[in-house]
Amino acid sequence: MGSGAWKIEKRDDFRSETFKEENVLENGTLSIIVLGASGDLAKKKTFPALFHLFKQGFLNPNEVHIFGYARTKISDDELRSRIRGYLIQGASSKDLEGVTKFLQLIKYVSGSYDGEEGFRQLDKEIAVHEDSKNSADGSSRRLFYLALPPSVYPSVCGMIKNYCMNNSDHGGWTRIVVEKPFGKDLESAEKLSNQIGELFDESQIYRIDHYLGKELVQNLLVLRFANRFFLPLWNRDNIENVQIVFREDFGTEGRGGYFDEYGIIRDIIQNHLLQVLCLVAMEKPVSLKPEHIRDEKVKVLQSVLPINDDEVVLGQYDGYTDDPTVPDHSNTPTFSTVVLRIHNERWEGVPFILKAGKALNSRKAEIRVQFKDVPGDIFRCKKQGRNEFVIRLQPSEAMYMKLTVKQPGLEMSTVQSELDLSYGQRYQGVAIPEAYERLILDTIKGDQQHFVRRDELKAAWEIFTPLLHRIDNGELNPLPYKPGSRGPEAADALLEKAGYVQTHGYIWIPPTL
Ligand SMILES: NC(=O)C1=CN([C@@H]2O[C@H](COP(=O)(O)OP(=O)(O)OC[C@H]3O[C@@H](n4cnc5c(N)ncnc54)[C@H](OP(=O)(O)O)[C@@H]3O)[C@@H](O)[C@H]2O)C=CC1
Ligand SMILES: O=C1O[C@H](COP(=O)(O)O)[C@@H](O)[C@H](O)[C@H]1O
Repeated sequence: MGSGAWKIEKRDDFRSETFKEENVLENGTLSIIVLGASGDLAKKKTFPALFHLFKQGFLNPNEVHIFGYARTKISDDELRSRIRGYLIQGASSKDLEGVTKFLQLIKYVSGSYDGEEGFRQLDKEIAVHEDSKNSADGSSRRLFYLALPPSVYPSVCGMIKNYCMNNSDHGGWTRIVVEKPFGKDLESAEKLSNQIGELFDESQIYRIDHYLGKELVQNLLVLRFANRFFLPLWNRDNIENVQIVFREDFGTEGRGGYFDEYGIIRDIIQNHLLQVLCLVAMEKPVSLKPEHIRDEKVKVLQSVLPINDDEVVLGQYDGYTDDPTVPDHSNTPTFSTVVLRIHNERWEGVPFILKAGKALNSRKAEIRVQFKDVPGDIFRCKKQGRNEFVIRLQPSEAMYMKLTVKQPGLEMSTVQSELDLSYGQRYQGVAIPEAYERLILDTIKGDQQHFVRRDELKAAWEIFTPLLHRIDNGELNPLPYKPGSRGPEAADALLEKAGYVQTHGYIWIPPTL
């Protein structure tokens, strides 16, 4: 079969069997309310994701209405024109028609985050939409997306609970989506969870971590548990170390004020990279039910040992404090490498090296599993490097396996090569959905598999809180690094100390079409 004939299983069919939530009415009006509609996330991610869902027919214009809510006083049309630019990027003329139709579904309500007036008005607008669109037996589904700073989550959730819940006479549901960072440390996260937990059931709360919506992150369980050859290899007997890496080639760019309060560990490592670690390291779940998967993730997190300061490198790029919203003497790290150790039968002794940095020399996110040296190596191929299995999350999704082969030709010598599954080449013409697109669709379907459960969040903060407090107290300070570099040299030294052996003279070159 040629590669063009490859068959992609339709997502809908696959999911309906496995994940269908019981007793959920899926017909009737759907109101999606984006709170913080004037902000950065809303315009760059939330509205574009909603547009893509609309374009693909997942949001039925006869049922759906979208509401923007924020304090900024703007009209419906002003909000629409703010968003438009982000929807038309790369759009065809047919898409442009779609953009106009989509924008007409959006209405804007202005109000504060802690006063009832705005929320009463919002409820009224939603009810008007529901009354005009719903048939007698239709349900009322209300999805509140909090694209807001976490400081206002408690008051906003209180307002939703008091004034904007779906009308129970109509059936349906009310769900809320909250963004990361969920708190700043264990104590503040627990406080936030208690405040929201008093208002909503866990089944109504969707803690979004958009890395869980990335194609190759979603592929991890399939890869690990549907392939016989990984089963016996995926453990301390065969794997020497695992790296999970996030690199960005730009700095904080206008988000310095936000970033300085959080730093790279809270922004990327404690959530995105730790979630990836869970999927790499967890045991096989009983089934694909969200609770079974999340139970296993919690177990891995609870097995992580306290972080040793000798296994941490922090960095801050030169020029970071030039941003007027960043204090001159900030010691917030914009780079960090942290080694985590999992104390269980499968992973004892295997370092999980989490690395994240801004203003580095490239933009890339990947998982790199390095295998142990071959015992009794008759080819003396250590010089060729170790086997590695690399999962590139972005850009250009790919998986490749670095392995040693005979150098083609008359001589018996070895060379490092790779088995390569580059998605752009293998799945030509298949559009890979944006993470936010999938995750918002999951919230509408009531599938919590790819969202962070409360106990998962708690376990994640338990791992990082002591280290974060030491940094906040100035006990650990970042090393300077040049923008556009690999980060502080000490990070490479730590990698080596943790047992990673770099293969010299070999670079994987992604195939071009
Ligand atoms: N931007 C991004 O790329 C990402 C953001 N996130 C998370 O998403 C959430 C929103 O992020 P983002 O859109 O960047 O944030 P913004 O700073 O753009 O804030 C969103 C909106 O919230 C309101 N707002 C801002 N500050 C305050 C405040 N102190 N008190 C009350 N309201 C305020 C403003 O609306 P108005 O004044 O009109 O009411 C603003 O337009 C955050 O939790 C963030 O961590 C997560 C991943 C990526
Ligand atoms: O959550 C965040 O993620 C982005 C990176 O997301 P990606 O999908 O482009 O990898 C990061 O820039 C931002 O600082 C952080 O808050």
